[in-house]
Amino acid sequence: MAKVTVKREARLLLTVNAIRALEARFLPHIPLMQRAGAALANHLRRWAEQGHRIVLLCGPGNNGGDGLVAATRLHELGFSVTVVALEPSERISPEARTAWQDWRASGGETHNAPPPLVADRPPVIVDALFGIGLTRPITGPYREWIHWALSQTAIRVAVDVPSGLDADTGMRVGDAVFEAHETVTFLADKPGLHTHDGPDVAGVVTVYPLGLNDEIAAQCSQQQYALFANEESWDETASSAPASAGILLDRALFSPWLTPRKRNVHKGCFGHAVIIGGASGMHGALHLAARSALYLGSGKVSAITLAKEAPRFDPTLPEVMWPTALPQTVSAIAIGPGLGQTSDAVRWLEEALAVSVPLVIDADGLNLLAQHATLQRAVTERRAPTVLTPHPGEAAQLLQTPPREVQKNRIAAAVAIARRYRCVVILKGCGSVIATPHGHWAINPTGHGGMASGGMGDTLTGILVALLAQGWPCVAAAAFAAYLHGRAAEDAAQMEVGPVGLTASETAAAARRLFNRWIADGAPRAQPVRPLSDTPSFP
Ligand SMILES: NC(=O)C1=CN([C@@H]2O[C@H](COP(=O)(O)OP(=O)(O)OC[C@H]3O[C@@H](n4cnc5c(N)ncnc54)[C@H](OP(=O)(O)O)[C@@H]3O)[C@@H](O)[C@H]2O)[C@@H](O)CC1
Ligand SMILES: [K+]
Repeated sequence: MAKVTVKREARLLLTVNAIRALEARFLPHIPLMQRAGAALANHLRRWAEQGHRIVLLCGPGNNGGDGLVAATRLHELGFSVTVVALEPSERISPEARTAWQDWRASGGETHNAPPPLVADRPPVIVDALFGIGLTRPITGPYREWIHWALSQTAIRVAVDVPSGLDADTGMRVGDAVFEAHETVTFLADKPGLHTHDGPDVAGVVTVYPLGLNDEIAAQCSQQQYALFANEESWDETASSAPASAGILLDRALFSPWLTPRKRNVHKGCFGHAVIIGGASGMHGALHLAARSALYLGSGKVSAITLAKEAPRFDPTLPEVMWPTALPQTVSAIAIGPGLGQTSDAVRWLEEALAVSVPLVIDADGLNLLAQHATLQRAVTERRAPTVLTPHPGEAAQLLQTPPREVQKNRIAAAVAIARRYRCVVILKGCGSVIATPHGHWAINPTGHGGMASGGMGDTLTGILVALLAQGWPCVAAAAFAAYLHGRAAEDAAQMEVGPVGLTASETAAAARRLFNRWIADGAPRAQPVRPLSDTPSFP
């Protein structure tokens, strides 16, 4: 069976509803549990071969069934396997019943509580308690087993979804959550493994499509198409709910736009990005955004500062122009970094909204938008694309809901903002969600905790407005900006710049480096021409 290893390669994210729809189509003709258990056994085998004891915690549903199928296979191969499970109820599925029968027939032993573990090597504790069928906080013995697993020195592997994690939202459900080093997931990847608490709980994710590779690949390309292709048609009535499938961002998605520059070009070919913000005491935010826009290749960058006392020239950024009014030749505008919430700020936002070029609204620009109905009307009536880049607190204001409601379902919140304001949204935070008014969405897997520092959002805004100024389509620009921003932070950390203490300025420099490297990597190379002196002489 073909194996797809993700963090970066497998890109389809299916919600529980979408997985259930697949299940209904393929069961009982395709023995999904047998395939899942076989894939899991194969995955665990390398540890068994190295002498690690395999302990499987098996739950009452089909997630437990997957664990039992794997246990049976490993046991039959002669490996030492410990199964911890309660007696199955009458209501178990036919597939799980077969898995139980096979496990018993193989002569395997079942414990009703985790046994003491004494071994030279750390055991592998496998969580096959609950998967996509989790409906409530875990209590009773299963809760105790999870706490026991967390207290052991062990390699922790979750099956399909770590128990206690919501597969759709990445929310912890209750206080018993199996924090895994890795998660082996079936059919397709799940959004909850990549946003909110998901990345911390799931660890490294490996996807086994269980032989349905073509089906999954077809759905994946449909989702990619839907995400990037509907920009032209936002006037049409949007669907009311988030799509049941999305994609996990990956560099390969952006290769159409990562092309080298021609040589016969001038600065006018790469747009003019204008950034508005930098009120008194918040000049740094504007500065960071302007610098990032320069680094990402905007032909010209202008910064409009709201601070009356600010000089009209910044010696640390001599390439940036500091006009007092919007220039005639603007290609894209970003408003918000250090903008403040004064009447002056409102006036600038009104002005920016009225210009028919791509517009990024960030930070205080979002706070103002949330407060003023006239601005909200103006944003929904814009003909040119708009990108909103809220963090969860700003998203909550835009939706007039508490921040925890946003975090409870980040995909739904991002789509709700996109629909309400008829714009593209980057909902920031762990696993940023990119959403469109049509309900299409993607999750960005890049980045790390070192990015939780002042100025990172301003850098993202600068990257994004530079891409828009250079003519990137809006959704692609938003998705790529988020992806590149996170990868830049990862790249910096690999060079021992962070993760802790990584600054927004360093992230901008790393983004420039990566952007150019990726363009160079994708560029076709001419064959070197043999020098004339080597040319054989004719007789
Ligand atoms: N879909 C596919 O194509 C494939 C699916 N496969 C596998 O099946 C898994 C889904 O199986 P599933 O539907 O049986 O759900 P699962 O997660 O085992 O739990 C449900 C059980 O737990 C119960 N329950 C729930 N919460 C509880 C709690 N807090 N505390 C206590 N009980 C709780 C709930 O009962 P109830 O809510 O009725 O009380 C029910 O009995 C999926 O993740 C994957 O591993 C693979 O085999 C191959 C392909
Ligand atoms: K699990």
